[in-house]
Amino acid sequence: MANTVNNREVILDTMLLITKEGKHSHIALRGVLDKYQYLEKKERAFITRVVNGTLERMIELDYVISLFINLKINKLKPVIRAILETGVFQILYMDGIPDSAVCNEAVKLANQRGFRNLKGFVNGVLRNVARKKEEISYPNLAVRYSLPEWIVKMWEESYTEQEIEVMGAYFLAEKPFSIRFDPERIQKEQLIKLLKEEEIESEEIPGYSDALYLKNIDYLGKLKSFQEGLFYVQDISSMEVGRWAQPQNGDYCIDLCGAPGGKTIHLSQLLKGSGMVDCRDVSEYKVDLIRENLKKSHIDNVKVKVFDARLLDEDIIDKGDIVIADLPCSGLGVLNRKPDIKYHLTEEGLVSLVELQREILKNARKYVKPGGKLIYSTCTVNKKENEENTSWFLENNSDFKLIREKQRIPGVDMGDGFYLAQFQKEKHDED
Ligand SMILES: C[S@@+](CC[C@H](N)C(=O)[O-])C[C@H]1O[C@@H](n2cnc3c(N)ncnc32)[C@H](O)[C@@H]1O
Repeated sequence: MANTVNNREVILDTMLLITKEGKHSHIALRGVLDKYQYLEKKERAFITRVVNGTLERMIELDYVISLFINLKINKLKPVIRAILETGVFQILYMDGIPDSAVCNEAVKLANQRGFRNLKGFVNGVLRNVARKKEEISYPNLAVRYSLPEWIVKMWEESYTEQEIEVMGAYFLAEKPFSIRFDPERIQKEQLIKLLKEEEIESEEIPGYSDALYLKNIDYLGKLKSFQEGLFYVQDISSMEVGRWAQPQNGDYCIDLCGAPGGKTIHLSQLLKGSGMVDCRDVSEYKVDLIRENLKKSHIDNVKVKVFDARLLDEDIIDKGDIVIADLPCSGLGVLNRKPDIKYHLTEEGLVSLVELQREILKNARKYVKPGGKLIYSTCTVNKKENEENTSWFLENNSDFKLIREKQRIPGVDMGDGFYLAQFQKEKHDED
């Protein structure tokens, strides 16, 4: 198909979808890449890089823009603001594009979108940024790493400035892309060979014999190996849940918040077709996602259903050998994958998440059979949702003991920021 698409228009529309209409960035971007599958790999990579980069660095970009304008950034028209943000991102972080080209394209775009009268303004701001970029300095960690100030303040209560810098830098750096496969279904060497035939380079991950890093991924959906479910995209940190759980042959595992199915699939594969994973999530839509992934992965020792984990299910009390509570959380460990999370979160939102987590944990504990395991996990870095929930749990459940807990710090530990706590329910004397 002839390329009649202007990449910068696609970028602008995607940005507006996210910033104005509130669409999640990864969903908006996936939709756009699905729609423009026929574009050259290079163009798709450009669109992805500018959208993700602009979102990741938006606080910094807005700060830079505000140095060169005489009004508050939020007084700018959304289209003009997005044109400036994406333009400043390219000027500061994409060396391959001449600054003059960035300015010219931005001016053209403003004109095309009906802002003829603002062409000079856009041109002036971008040319000034280009001219003075070496002189820009950042007033604090929040601006330097594009983190909302309240998040930095919250982390300052638990982490050193150096640790926050390491996390901030991790979220802005390019991350390796990890996948996990089932060695019972495909050998590692065989998968590496298949991927190579699909022009995907892979790299082994020390300590993870059933996982690989993939490089030069463009559009995962078109890989035959992916369509056939020969691997599942999973971050290293998330793989730890299955590794901690270590299900034994015949175990009954309960995954209370299971969509889209990553941990359930891992557990099911570790069970080697024996036992059962009872996987739930709160809506039909979410449960369909689980079903789709199970089908693709050729998994059949999983039972799936819609169930609100805030409610008590009398039928599974004391039944679970392993109960997984991989709960909804603030997601502060995955800001690299979902850069818009940080702009939607609020301090009040965090408080209600802790309440939700405790509500679910109150039921989760009841499903663990005496001697069984409960694994609580989140993909966040927030003591209130993590370590403090664990302390609260232990204070209120003397029949459980903490076997281990770990806060995985992004940039220090491998993979995303993630928290795990493993509890064991004590056995009754007669057991
Ligand atoms: C961190 S994600 C789970 C990821 C999943 N364990 C995996 O590995 O693919 C949290 C999930 O909790 C679900 N959830 C939120 N509130 C819930 C509730 N009240 N009951 C059950 N699931 C809920 C969300 O729909 C979301 O899919």
